[in-house]
Amino acid sequence: MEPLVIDGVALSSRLIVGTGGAPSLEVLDEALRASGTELTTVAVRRYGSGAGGLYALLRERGIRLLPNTAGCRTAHDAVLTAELAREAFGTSWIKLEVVADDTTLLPDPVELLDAAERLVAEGFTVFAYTNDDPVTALRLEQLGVAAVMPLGAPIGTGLGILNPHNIELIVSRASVPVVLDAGLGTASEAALAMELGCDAVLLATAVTRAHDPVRMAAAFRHAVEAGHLAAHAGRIPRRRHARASSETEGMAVL
Ligand SMILES: CC(=O)[C@@H](O)[C@H](O)COP(=O)(O)O
Repeated sequence: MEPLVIDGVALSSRLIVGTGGAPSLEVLDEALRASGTELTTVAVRRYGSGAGGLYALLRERGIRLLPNTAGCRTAHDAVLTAELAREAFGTSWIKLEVVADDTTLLPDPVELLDAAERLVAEGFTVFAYTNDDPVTALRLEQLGVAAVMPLGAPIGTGLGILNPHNIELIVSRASVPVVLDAGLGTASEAALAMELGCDAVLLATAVTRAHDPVRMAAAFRHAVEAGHLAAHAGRIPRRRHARASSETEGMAVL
């Protein structure tokens, strides 16, 4: 696979893995290795100061950290969290997540756009988690985010990609990388995301809460690679009627 380049950084894996929900640090370590990921999100507000082991592990494995503003409900909170993360981790990369409520965990587009504008102005490289709405995705891009990250389904639901048409529409108009983020349940859905034209996939729950996180992480790694290959291999058009796979012209008549 050709690398995914964001903000001048080349990532050879197109799978971004979140760390939330893993049963132990040991399992998480194995799963991250099986996934082949080079970029991992960490929810700054949820981990707080008890995350020393996790940060050490990521450093040891050479996995880049993408701090996440998970848990923020307002642009004000998200900007503050991003500023703290930049201070603490020495990175201006931020996954911007501003959700409307705890029941749906759906992005609040008003607060999200406000936060994105402020963070871009402050020099952050913003990875914006958003609804699967092509209009919001375009607005985020116009504000200068580095990547738009439409959801497949609400966080943690495992429902897969609820609106493939919208994802395709977002991809077709985007000139920044599109990362399918959240809601996936199993590997084939990651392959579909890539086949729809996404540049990468971000997930947490499907791996960290799987019966066998390590095996599932490996499955997602292969699925993302397969989907990316397929997306660039030129799919055959869908046909209404059957067509023999071998041509009949010149065939001997018996
Ligand atoms: C890891 C992370 O950043 C999550 O907030 C993300 O949205 C993942 O969602 P799933 O847990 O549904 O994969």
